[in-house]
Amino acid sequence: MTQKPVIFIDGEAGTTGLEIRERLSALPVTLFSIDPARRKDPAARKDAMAAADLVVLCLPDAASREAVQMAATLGDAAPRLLDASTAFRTDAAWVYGFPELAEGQDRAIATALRVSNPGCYPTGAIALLRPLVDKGVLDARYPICINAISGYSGGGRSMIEAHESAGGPAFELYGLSLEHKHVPEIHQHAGLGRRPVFVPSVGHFARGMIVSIPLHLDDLQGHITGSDLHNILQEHYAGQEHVRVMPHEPTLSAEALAGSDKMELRVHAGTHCRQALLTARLDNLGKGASGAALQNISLMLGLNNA
Ligand SMILES: NC(=O)C1=CN([C@@H]2O[C@H](COP(=O)(O)OP(=O)(O)OC[C@H]3O[C@@H](n4cnc5c(N)ncnc54)[C@H](OP(=O)(O)O)[C@@H]3O)[C@@H](O)[C@H]2O)C=CC1
Ligand SMILES: CC(=O)N[C@@H](CCC(=O)OP(=O)(O)O)C(=O)O
Repeated sequence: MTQKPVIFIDGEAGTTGLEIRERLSALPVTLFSIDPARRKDPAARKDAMAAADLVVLCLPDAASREAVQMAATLGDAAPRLLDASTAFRTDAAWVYGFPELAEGQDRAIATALRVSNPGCYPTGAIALLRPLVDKGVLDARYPICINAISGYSGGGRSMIEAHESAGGPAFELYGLSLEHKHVPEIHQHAGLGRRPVFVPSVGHFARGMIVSIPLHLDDLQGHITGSDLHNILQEHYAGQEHVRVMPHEPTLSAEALAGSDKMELRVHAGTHCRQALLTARLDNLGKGASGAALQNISLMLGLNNA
């Protein structure tokens, strides 16, 4: 009998860690946990890392950087790493954990030592933009503006507590310095040649997300229509289990995919105007975090081939 791979989730009690832990119960893996009282104890965490084949980091950025240094001190016994934080998503030494990004990305993830799990907002934005840039219809220098709304679970434990105890604002724009931590990640992995404007917002609902990107069709390459954009996305994501290209709908609720690991992409185009709106709908904690983590864990450990 072959042994099951061992996984340690550093930050297992947090929002993302708990979700990943729950989903792991369906996989043929052994979960290595440490006594909750010692969950921030460096010695206990290092022992857990040494016992694991794969460590999933579900920590704030600074703690994630420390954890990566800690794993490196194990030398040949260092485990493979999947990081859920923002810390390494634009680092060339890490493989970006978006299997549907481009041809061969799933194979790169499968063999990587270090994989960064994509951000929730970047998952939607990159999924919409990258195939259009790669196909040459969207010039990399196009002035992209991205609007997005997230459920409050996107802000982790502190935002969840704020919304669930005091009742947070119904709707709030934030990141208004225009320097949100996800901008470099979107810029790089969408293949853009110009920094996008990104305006996130949060609503008084637990989970769910819509990312939307308006386009002027006359400023794309060639006489492109909304259905051309739809067809490019459909062709790119054909056969993918987690990403679906859907027909236009007149209204979209951000919560419709709460609890799911799927993402829906749409192209909404005016009948009488040369304008389009690209939308991605997902669960910020599903395809935007733990659903993607599960895809990456399965690829890294070859669980799909078992
Ligand atoms: N929520 C979301 O939608 C998404 C979050 N992420 C990313 O996942 C990571 C975790 O976020 P999230 O789960 O939301 O955050 P939470 O605040 O819910 O959880 C973070 C966990 O890490 C623990 N922790 C903090 N510092 C240390 C340390 N030095 N050693 C061990 N454990 C520590 C915290 O413990 P304590 O609470 O006691 O401090 C907590 O249990 C972040 O980097 C975030 O960017 C990624 C995608 C989406
Ligand atoms: C509503 C809210 O606050 N959302 C978080 C994004 C969620 C998160 O932490 O993002 P990643 O881990 O995916 O990078 C934020 O804007 O910072």
